[in-house]
Order: sequence, then C-alpha cells, then structure tokens
Amino acid sequence: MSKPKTRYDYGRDFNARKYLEQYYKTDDDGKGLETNLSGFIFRKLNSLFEACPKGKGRLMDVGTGPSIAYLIPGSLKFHYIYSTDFTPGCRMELQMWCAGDSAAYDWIGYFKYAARLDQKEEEWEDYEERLRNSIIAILPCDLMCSDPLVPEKLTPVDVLTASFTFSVAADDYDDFENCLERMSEYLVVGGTLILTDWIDASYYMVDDEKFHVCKLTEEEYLKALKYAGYSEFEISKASDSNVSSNSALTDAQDVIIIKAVKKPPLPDGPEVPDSP
Ligand SMILES: C[S@@+](CC[C@H](N)C(=O)[O-])C[C@H]1O[C@@H](n2cnc3c(N)ncnc32)[C@H](O)[C@@H]1O
Repeated sequence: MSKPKTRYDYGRDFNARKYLEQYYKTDDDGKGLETNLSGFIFRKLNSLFEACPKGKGRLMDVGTGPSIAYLIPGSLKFHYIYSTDFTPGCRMELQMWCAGDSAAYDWIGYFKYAARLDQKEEEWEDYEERLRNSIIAILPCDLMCSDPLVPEKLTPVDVLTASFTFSVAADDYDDFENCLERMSEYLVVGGTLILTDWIDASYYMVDDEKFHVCKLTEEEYLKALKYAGYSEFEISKASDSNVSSNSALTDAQDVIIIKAVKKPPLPDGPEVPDSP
C-alpha cells in the first residue's frame, strides 16, 4: 500500500471541497450536528469560549483548512480572528466564503445550529455576518518553519485554536513538540490554547487519498503541552459523549479537546516541578 501523503503533497492532492463534503456535510437546519462528532466539537468550543470576555481579544486558528465551522463559536466572542493554513486550495475556499462568492461552500446548517444553541434561530444570518466581519486575515502558515507565519509579523494573540492540524503537520512526537513550541510564540503569556486532535490516529482520508497523521496518545499530548509551557488543563474526549470519528475516514481511536493556559517562562535556574 502506498505511504500516506505528507505536507509535500497537500498542494497537489488535498481536495479541499471533498474534505468539506466528507467531514462537514450537514442538513440545512444543522440537526445532524446534535449527534455527530463535528457538533460535539462545536458545542465544546462554544462552552469554552463562554468564559472569554466578549469583543476585546484576538484569536488565531492554526491550520483552519477550508472549514469555517470551528471559527463560528470563536466569532461570538472575538472581533479579530486570524485564520491560517499551509494549503493554497484551503485558503482559497476560505477567501471565497469571506467574499460571499456564490460558489463557496454552504455553511447554513452550522449557522442555524449556532443560533439555535442561543435560542435565536431566526437570527442565524447575523451569526454569518458576525463571522465574516471577524475574520481579518487568512494567512499562509507552515508549522515546519522556525517561524510558521513568516513573512507576516503578528503580535501574540489572546487565544490560539487548532483542530486536527498539529498531528497532521508533525512527522513524529519530537516534531509535534517543536510545532507546539513554535506556534506558542504567537500566544500571550496567560493566553489560552484550545487543541482539538485525534488520539492514536495514523491517517485520515480525503476522497481516495490517505494523509499522514502522527500517532499520539493523550499522555503524549499532555507531555508536549507541559514541555511547551502550558498548565491548567481541561480535557474532554468524544468517547465520553459517545461520539466517534467515522472509521471509513480515519483509524483514530478518539478525539481529544484540551484547553490549556500558557504559563510565564521560568526564571533561569533549576526547573521547579508543578505543585500537585
Ligand atoms: C485535517 S485538516 C484540518 C483542517 C481544519 N482545522 C479542520 O478542523 O477541519 C489538516 C490541515 O492541516 C494543514 N497543514 C498540513 N501541514 C501543515 C503545516 N506544515 N503547517 C500548517 N498547516 C498544515 C492542511 O493544509 C489542512 O488544512
């Protein structure tokens, strides 16, 4: 069997529209989101963002791909959202949606669902407009570069999110640790990271193409996060809500969502262990 595709293949082989159809297809009123994995992630992000003050902060999503789904909960709290991705075809899908292009992917079910969660279903178009106004940039990003956003210069943001990106970009555990450290430079001290990723996956499918995923356990995610200077973990798993990934699309065992806070750097000297 051929080797799973890596980042060198994304530009040619990652079919952004197929990805959306396979992972984000839902009915027009978003009812399917009440029971599927994407809806689980959406509700979890919604509840994590509820604790954030409204309006002031800046959020950056790492490896947004072609999907605005998980930016919707963020736009309820953040007026400034930076979307980033490695693949030009993904950034183009996002640009089409932001520009209101009639050929853009239709997210109506997600907006109706978001509005319904707030008991404001008839106002769903306001949710759409709010997200369009919040996305202030769609930037190229390569987690393998020492500065993933180069040549862009951004001051650190208040919240970093990433779904199914770090495990996809990293070749192995050490790579994963490096990617986390690099992106963490873009988060303020005291800022929040919300990492959504597969547990124990080695691949995911897009159409007939198999893409590499770095196989990571829950313990390895937490180890890397601690190493990158995070604490105050809050963890949820899809399996706890009886939700799972589609086994035709990935060999993942579970999906984990970790909220973590960036600690101030330790002063020079011997490392002090976390208090129990
Ligand atoms: C599985 S998709 C996830 C997309 C989106 N975050 C989501 O939740 O649907 C993985 C994304 O990682 C991006 N990616 C792959 N290698 C990358 C790299 N080295 N740096 C940044 N993004 C990368 C791909 O372009 C793709 O959009």
